[in-house]
Amino acid sequence: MKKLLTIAGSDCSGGAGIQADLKTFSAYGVFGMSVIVSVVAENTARVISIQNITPEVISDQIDAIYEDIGTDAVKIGMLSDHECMEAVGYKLKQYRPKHIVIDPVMYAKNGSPLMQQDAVGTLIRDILPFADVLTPNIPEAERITGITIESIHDMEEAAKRIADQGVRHVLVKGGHSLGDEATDILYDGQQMYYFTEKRIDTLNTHGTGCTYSSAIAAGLALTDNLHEAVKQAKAYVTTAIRHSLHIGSGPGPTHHFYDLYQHGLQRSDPTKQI
Ligand SMILES: Nc1ncnc2c1ncn2[C@@H]1O[C@H](COP(=O)(O)OP(=O)(O)OP(=O)(O)O)[C@@H](O)[C@H]1O
Ligand SMILES: Cc1ncc(COP(=O)(O)O)c(N)n1
Repeated sequence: MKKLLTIAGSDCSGGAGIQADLKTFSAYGVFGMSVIVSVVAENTARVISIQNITPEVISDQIDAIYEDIGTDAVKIGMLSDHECMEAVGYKLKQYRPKHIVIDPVMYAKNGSPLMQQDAVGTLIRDILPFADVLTPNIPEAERITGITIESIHDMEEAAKRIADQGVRHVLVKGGHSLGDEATDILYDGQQMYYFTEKRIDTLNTHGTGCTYSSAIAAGLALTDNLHEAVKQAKAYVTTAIRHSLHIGSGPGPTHHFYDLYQHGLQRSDPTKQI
């Protein structure tokens, strides 16, 4: 059984954050664990408050995982301020986990900020270098690079600039672009690869980025192959959006109900021991 860890924020409404990550891990048939960095009182429409967990307790949670169980891959989501980033960065350096997927969460789908504005420098300096794959959406790629993204060519340029900052693989997600297709661009420092699906006509995309990055992490643990992991994760997130729920007054959540086997996706055998 592969062991997956998410280090992220808790979304009490269940659509994004730790909750989306654990649902994705279950659908992939892997064992999910979580380090909660912030407790976010949020729903589909708004963020009411954010309580960051202290750096000591963030560190203790990470120690608790590595002194006892360990991981086959790690997904990192919302890190809201310098202190959270420093605590997580310090522990990543100590434990050097295999397969780190980082989703540089900055805003919720409803526009509420989830990362302090002045923490982006710390994110770039202390966290991004640990990424085997970084998965910015278009606004996040714009914030990290300072360029405006209005086309596939701009997405490619942003991916190159982020790779120049020392990130091994950059996956710029096209969910926020316009047009009939949702294209994501993967850059490995040499070549661009394109992952495209038809855009689904829905407002219910709360948690898509969390779902996608967790699926990539699970796929990496299962296959050891980034291209295969992204291909499967793209199919997974597209199906989760297709079956998204019209609940709440804002963007509704992705849904993880289905059996991956039925969709031809790889799932680990839950009866097999490590
Ligand atoms: N309407 C849609 N139809 C099909 N695919 C979509 C749609 N919206 C987003 N996607 C896909 O979902 C994945 C997540 O991309 P997106 O840009 O939405 O991430 P995100 O903004 O970081 O998500 P979040 O805000 O939930 O963290 C990508 O593969 C993207 O192409
Ligand atoms: C705790 C937490 N982490 C991440 C997101 C981003 O997801 P979305 O942009 O879909 O709201 C979120 N809303 N809450």
